[in-house]
Amino acid sequence: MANTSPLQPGDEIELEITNIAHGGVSVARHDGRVVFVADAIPGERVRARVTEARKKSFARAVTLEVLEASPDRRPHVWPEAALERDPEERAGGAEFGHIALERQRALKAQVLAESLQRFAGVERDVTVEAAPGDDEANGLGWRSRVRLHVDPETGAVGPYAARSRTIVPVESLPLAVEGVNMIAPLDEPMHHLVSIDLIAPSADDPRMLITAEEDVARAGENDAVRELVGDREFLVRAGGFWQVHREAPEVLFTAVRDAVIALDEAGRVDAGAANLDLFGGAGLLAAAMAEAVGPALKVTTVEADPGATDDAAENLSELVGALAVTARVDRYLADLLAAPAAVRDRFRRSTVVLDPPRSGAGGAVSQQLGELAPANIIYVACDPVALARDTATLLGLGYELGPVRAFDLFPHTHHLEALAVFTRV
Ligand SMILES: C[S@@+](CC[C@H](N)C(=O)[O-])C[C@H]1O[C@@H](n2cnc3c(N)ncnc32)[C@H](O)[C@@H]1O
Repeated sequence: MANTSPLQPGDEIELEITNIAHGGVSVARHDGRVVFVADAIPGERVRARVTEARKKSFARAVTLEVLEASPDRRPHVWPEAALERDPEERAGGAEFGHIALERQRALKAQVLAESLQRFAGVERDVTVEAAPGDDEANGLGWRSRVRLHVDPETGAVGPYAARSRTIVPVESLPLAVEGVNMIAPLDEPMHHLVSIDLIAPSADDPRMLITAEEDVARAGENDAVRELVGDREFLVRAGGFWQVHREAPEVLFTAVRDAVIALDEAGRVDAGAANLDLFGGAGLLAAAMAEAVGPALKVTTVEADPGATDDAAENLSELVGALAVTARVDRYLADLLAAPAAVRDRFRRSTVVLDPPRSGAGGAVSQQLGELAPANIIYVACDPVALARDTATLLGLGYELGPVRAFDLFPHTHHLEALAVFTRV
């Protein structure tokens, strides 16, 4: 299709940055068209290079020079991702690293509030809470899991660039915990590998999982590592899911526990009902539910990865009423909905925690949940737009949105974690 845009990739333009959008980019306008601009801050005036202009309605650009800086602009925390570099060679994964931490959190809060407003018609003021220790460390040293990629030609190891799959060699990983930095092979070429996962468990030695060109699996991915949450130990497969910020397991455990306690105090929790921890991983949030209501809790974790289910069974073995099931959540819920009414009725008093991957639970799962009609749904979300869309579905199915909390568990990136409590009216 012919490009009717007056803007072309490669054009350099001056832009007034007016707002923030989902995805870590700022918003400007040029000749009436929206431009999403990387590496800027709302309130700034920048010179930017157009990187994409195929669509009539919007274009994309990347900041080359700041003409009027925000008072919240800081030297980038990662030199290899800084503005001084060619945009093609800026490392990815720290797209807010040039912004003061407080302002990063304010921008994330704004994106969450605007998403809830736009997709679900809900007005909420949210504060994005810092994780313990992050302010003191300027938001550095938190990532306990990092994936690096290997350049097939040179063997160079590094993260992808911000806007491409080019591998950017780096001297350090400032967002990562010390254990990850200790073992990161940043200056050795690693021929014949595809990627390297660096893992620094809180109660075990750091380790490296390598994926070779011919491999499907990563060496060592099924080794168990130990993670501590408070004084509770969890076994987790090295290659399985675990919350990435060193404080995230404790922050989310506590937030879910407190949300369940508040629901319990309102008389809405039934420990003996068919409670669920959906997308349950190694059972972290089922354990939080049990901490709130006691070891008699009846709860089933549902998780697609069989290794994680095995870990959940082990981690929840002290709870006699806990069951870990390997299933896709949508199929599991479809089976429940097809069950006789007497079985389905057991869910009307239950509390469901769900913590889906970034794509969110999705309309189908939210719809199924609405039909199952549990008393309470505690939704842990790492994508504000997915949460807002699923909120709209749940509100339409007879739920009320209670407290919404948000946590800065990904400093120097645009990501945030949110927790929303829904109660059946
Ligand atoms: C964000 S993690 C949450 C894990 C756990 N709640 C925790 O905090 O450690 C999402 C989990 O959902 C699992 N998952 C992804 N898609 C799934 C699906 N369709 N059905 C069941 N589990 C799924 C992933 O394997 C992963 O363990």
